[in-house]
Amino acid sequence: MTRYADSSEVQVQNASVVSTLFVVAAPSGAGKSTLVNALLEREPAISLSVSHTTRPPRPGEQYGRHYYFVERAEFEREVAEGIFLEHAEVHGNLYGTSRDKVQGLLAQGRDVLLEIDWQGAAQIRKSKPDCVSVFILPPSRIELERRLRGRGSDAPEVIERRLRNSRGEIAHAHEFDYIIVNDRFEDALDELQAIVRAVRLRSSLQCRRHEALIAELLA
Ligand SMILES: Nc1nc2c(ncn2[C@@H]2O[C@H](COP(=O)(O)OP(=O)(O)O)[C@@H](O)[C@H]2O)c(=O)[nH]1
Ligand SMILES: Nc1ncnc2c1ncn2[C@@H]1O[C@H](COP(=O)(O)OP(=O)(O)O)[C@@H](O)[C@H]1O
Repeated sequence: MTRYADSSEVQVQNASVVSTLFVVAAPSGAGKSTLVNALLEREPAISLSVSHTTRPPRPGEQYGRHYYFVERAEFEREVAEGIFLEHAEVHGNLYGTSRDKVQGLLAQGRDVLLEIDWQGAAQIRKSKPDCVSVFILPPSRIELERRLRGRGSDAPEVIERRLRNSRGEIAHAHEFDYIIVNDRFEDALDELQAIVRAVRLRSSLQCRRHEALIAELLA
């Protein structure tokens, strides 16, 4: 059985399939995307879920790679159709995670990572209580602002809004299983990878992975 063998949602194909849903959140500019991309290079067995959003693409962002960019009316239709595992309004734009894609990957035994905000994380915790959630903090407010401005991807008013909203986001950090301070990048990346590896070694997962060996050793 997978840990997500909620029979209404997942077709369980293989009794030895075991997968983990990771959730990573942070205030805008804390370095979440940079950290997640570097983690995926080190841990290619993790699949990143590509979200749907009504936010306009930034220069260089590609449809289907960074996001599925859609109009608000289409997004609202998709909400009504129930295609999202979670969805939320963040900084004035709508964002959502496709239920089918995530369920499909988990059912195949893939670990899946969602890069979403705290509101989405709260929804995921309700439907997938076994998820593992990580909140990324910047080392200071000054550094957060420096990174947001230095990234050069957003208009000044968009940056101001994200900075204003960061307090409300950081107030939810304690709801997460782990908190990482992204000060020195390599240290933060090592910590994120350590969390992934520790989760994989959890005894509940290992028991399922090694069910046959344990049975043989007990026989
Ligand atoms: N709830 C939810 N939040 C999302 C999703 N995709 C992205 N976000 C969050 O929306 C916020 C804004 O993302 P984005 O516009 O890419 O800006 P950035 O965080 O500054 O790079 C971030 O907190 C993202 O984690 C999603 O599918 N669901
Ligand atoms: N540890 C770090 N030290 C200095 N700059 C960083 C660090 N981590 C990320 N950055 C930079 O900060 C900016 C924001 O990072 P990004 O990953 O886009 O943030 P987020 O996805 O949280 O909005 C980027 O220019 C990135 O290169």
